[in-house]
Amino acid sequence: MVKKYIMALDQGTTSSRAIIFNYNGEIIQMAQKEFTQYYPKAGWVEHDPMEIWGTQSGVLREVLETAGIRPNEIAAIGITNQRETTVVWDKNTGKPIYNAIVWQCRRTANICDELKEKGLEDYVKENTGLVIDAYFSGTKIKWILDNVEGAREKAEKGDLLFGNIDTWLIWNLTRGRVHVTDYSNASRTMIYNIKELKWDKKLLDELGIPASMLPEVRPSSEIYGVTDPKTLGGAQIPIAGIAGDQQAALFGQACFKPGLAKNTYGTGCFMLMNTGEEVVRSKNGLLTTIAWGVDGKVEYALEGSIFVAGAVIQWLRDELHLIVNAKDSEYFASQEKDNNGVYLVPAFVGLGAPYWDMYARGTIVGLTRGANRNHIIRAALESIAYQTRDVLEAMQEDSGIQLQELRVDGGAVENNFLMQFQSDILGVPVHRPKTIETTALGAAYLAGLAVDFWHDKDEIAKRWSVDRIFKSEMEEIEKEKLYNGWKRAVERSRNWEEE
Ligand SMILES: Nc1ncnc2c1ncn2[C@@H]1O[C@H](COP(=O)(O)OP(=O)(O)O)[C@@H](O)[C@H]1O
Ligand SMILES: O=P(O)(O)OC[C@H](O)CO
Repeated sequence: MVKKYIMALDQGTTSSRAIIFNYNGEIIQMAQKEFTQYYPKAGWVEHDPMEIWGTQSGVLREVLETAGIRPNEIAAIGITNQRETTVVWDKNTGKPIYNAIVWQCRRTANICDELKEKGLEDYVKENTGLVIDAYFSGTKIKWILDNVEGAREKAEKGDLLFGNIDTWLIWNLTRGRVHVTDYSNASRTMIYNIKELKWDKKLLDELGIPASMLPEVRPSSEIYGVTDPKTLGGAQIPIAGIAGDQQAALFGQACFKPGLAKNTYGTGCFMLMNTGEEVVRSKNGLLTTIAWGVDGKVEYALEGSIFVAGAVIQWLRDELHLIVNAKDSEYFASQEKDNNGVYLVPAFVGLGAPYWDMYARGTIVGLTRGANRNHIIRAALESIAYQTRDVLEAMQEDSGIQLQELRVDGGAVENNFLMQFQSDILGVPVHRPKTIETTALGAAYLAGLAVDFWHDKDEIAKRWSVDRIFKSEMEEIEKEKLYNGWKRAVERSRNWEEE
């Protein structure tokens, strides 16, 4: 049987997707399913790991069926995932002992404050590349061990396993035979030493996390195991690629050379710049992260993580009912000639880069009697672009590189208003590629490289092609006036929540 396809499983914050790609990197078929978001308390966010596995395995089967493709025509599966989200399960039963604590969840802010009080900020930055924040997995694991009855004893006996979503999916796909992750995901846990490439003993001790819970950390492109025959009607497909979704998008955008950057507009917004084998330390609130381990070497990236981007559009739709579909936001925003002085800071779960304020909360400022629904919708879209500028400025400063182009992807880049405003407010051309499912494509490439479906990165880079370039059209004075208003609005949102 000729193996003609690669499948990517893209487990995102709001949906599970399975996509089949051909050799040209074109999408043959895609299946997608949304799943439940749980908000048990203000600032808390959870997912049900069984629902994640159920939707992911469901779309895996569905995409094969709709495409009329047999499992043994798939050369390999690549996994990409929402990062940091933490699952702890009992290795004897395979059942999670608590819901997945999602990357956006703020419940461990106080644990982070304690770590800061102990003076660990420099240590964490130096060794993990991260800032101390509730965003990352380490404090989420501690919370589960401290708060679920009997968890710590079980963990100490070696009965519990931890994994981010990649690890959880692979554990289930292999029916408990394989407990692994890759460098890119490990670098988001705040317990992984990105220079020495091993779990950090001091931080594990500090958080009381037994090493026996942790997955083995492997390169991003190699065969980790095969799917259990019972999952896919007897087929045993190699699982051959893993990367956190933002690093996968960097790979899918063919940002293989130092200085190339992409920005992904999904639930949040994540700008990553390849820094090659060099570990660049940020002085401006960015993270240092592992991009991938491929071809026997580990490469790094600078990252600006924005917690709420497309999610602010979902909020307009689901909570304020100002729009029916995310797409409508483009139409309504374009009805107005400007924002009429209205700014919306979507700090619903605090602010990430470059502010790192766990206690910031959302705010709308500049309202007058003339402010209408369209202005609020427009302000929501504009907030995505302003947050990106905050991050781009930090990135240019840290890397000493002035970006010549910004490659974009993710669900919200379909919005032409947003893309044009983005280019205007950055003063940098925005390049939207033909395939905006770059995250899944990156995972497919990583898996394909491991099984020789594609042979090297040059072969991949040749496939990247642009759909549309948005060029900056705004006058300098206007741009700076608007951005200055944004900075003032951000100040109003900061340090709001009181513990
Ligand atoms: N046309 C659009 N304009 C603005 N936002 C959009 C548009 N289409 C989708 N979005 C937003 O993009 C996000 C979905 O993008 P996606 O890449 O699927 O996200 P994720 O991988 O985080 O689940 C949602 O938050 C949605 O509100
Ligand atoms: O699911 P996404 O695409 O919003 O990505 C989430 C990020 O990986 C969080 O760090």
